[in-house]
Amino acid sequence: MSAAASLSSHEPHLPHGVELLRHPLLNKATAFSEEERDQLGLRGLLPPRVVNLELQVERVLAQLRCKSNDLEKYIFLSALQQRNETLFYKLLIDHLEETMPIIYTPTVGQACLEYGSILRHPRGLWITSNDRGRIASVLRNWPQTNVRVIVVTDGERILGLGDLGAYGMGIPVGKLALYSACAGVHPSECLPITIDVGTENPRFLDDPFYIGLPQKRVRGEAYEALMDEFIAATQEVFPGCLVQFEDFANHNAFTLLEKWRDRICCFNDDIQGTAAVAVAGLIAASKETGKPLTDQTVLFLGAGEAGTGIAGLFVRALVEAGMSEAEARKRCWFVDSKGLLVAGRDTKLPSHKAPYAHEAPQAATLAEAVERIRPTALIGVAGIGPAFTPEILQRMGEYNHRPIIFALSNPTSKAECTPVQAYEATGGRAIYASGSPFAQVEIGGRTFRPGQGNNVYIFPGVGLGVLAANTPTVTDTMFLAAARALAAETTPEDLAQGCVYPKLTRIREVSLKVAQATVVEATRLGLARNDLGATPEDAISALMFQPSYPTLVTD
Ligand SMILES: O=C([O-])CC(=O)C(=O)O
Ligand SMILES: [Mg+2]
Repeated sequence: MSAAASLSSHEPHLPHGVELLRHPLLNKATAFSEEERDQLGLRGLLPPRVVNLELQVERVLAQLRCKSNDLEKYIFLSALQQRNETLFYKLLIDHLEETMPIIYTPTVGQACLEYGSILRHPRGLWITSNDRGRIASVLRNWPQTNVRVIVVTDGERILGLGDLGAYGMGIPVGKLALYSACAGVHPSECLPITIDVGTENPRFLDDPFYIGLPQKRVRGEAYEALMDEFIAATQEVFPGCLVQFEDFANHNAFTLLEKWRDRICCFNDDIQGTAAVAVAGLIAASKETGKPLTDQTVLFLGAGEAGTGIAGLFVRALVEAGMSEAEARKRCWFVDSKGLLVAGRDTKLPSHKAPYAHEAPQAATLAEAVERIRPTALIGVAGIGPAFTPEILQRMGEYNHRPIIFALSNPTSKAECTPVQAYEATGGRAIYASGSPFAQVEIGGRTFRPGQGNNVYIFPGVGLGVLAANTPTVTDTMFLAAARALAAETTPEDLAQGCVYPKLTRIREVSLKVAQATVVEATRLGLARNDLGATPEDAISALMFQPSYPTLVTD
């Protein structure tokens, strides 16, 4: 939707004067024309020179580059988002490779750690365990009435950084900025929410400056009742809105998804979004190695949301390729905190792990497990930092001509290995991807461009597709379709540089393809309540928000 369209439909009353300058969706700052300054009570409130959006982008970019560190850049961009969203999104879209690592991983991780001291102007809604019985009225305090997508966290597992309680808000805020920047969902339709039920983080509980509820987490029935009320309230206040669960700890993540996935339009990004991006990476890597997907064996480090989510979607892809489900599951192996997951190892396994406890001898360490399983792909999703040692990487290189090494934990400090480590240990043969961005690498006269295997390639596009088709639910088959669409966007040039993902600079185009695949799958399933016609791509593209200034007055 264009800014002009949103203006007429969402802003029946056009504010004047200072009120207009304080309205981030309408503010143009120095780009208000002479006529607008006259007719909208702005004369004298702005410096005289009238400039255009392009020049404003150059100016804020120069200011951004002057900041002494990334956290300062984050603070600067947050302030820009707060005062002029058109300029914020234009800057993001035109300079995504430079700005995404600031508003998203890795800097957003640092921002969350220090959220209490960097927060200048609160963004999003905090809903707490004290809000039982009044959640719908809290949602009604949000100034926009046209919300179509909510990203919600309870802050218990923020990236690989653990329990950050109310400071987790940086994640929904960042994810939703990417909905608008990468897939053109209108900013006014996006609502970031943090459910604050307390924190187990001792650093915060002892800190008088902590901004969240200073209490241990509410758990059990009280937590469930709060979340039930929350979900019901989202559908009451914003009927049919998409709810993206983000960075919940394992138990709640799986429970919430199972409870709601067939009842409302929702998905869990860490389980399903990460799964799709990783499976897309495996599909593209298979093309590059010449080894079909059905010949791949994956060893995961970490058996939580991301690991078992990826395995589940990988199994689905193998089954579609003709393999039996039991056989497909045996292509997935897990190392968790107790070593290799094998049958009989645990008295009681959570249901997400149980399908992958295969009959095999124990292995205590990742290194032993690599020797035993001899996987074609090693995927790190444990959030424990550097765990793919040079020895492990060398072994992968001995067993495979082109070993697949995905170090997907975020932020950068939690990556299982760096691209340099992967390439050096394998003589440049590794097919490497990471969750957080790494610069390109020169080794032995060759340039490698490591791919960013991050769910940003998936959730904005799937979200856009789901909103465009107005589906009542989101299915795993939509994520598999999204993964295939993403893999199809990786070009031979990308692969030649060692990159299994398309360039980030193409993200809007790629998100559109992902959205289209989502819509086609929704239509196939009879879940598309909007008919987007024979060429959904054009219809979806027409819905995408482009940051530009509407003319606010007639001359
Ligand atoms: O936020 C990211 O960069 C990817 C993600 O969902 C996570 O690590 O939890
Ligand atoms: Mg996440």
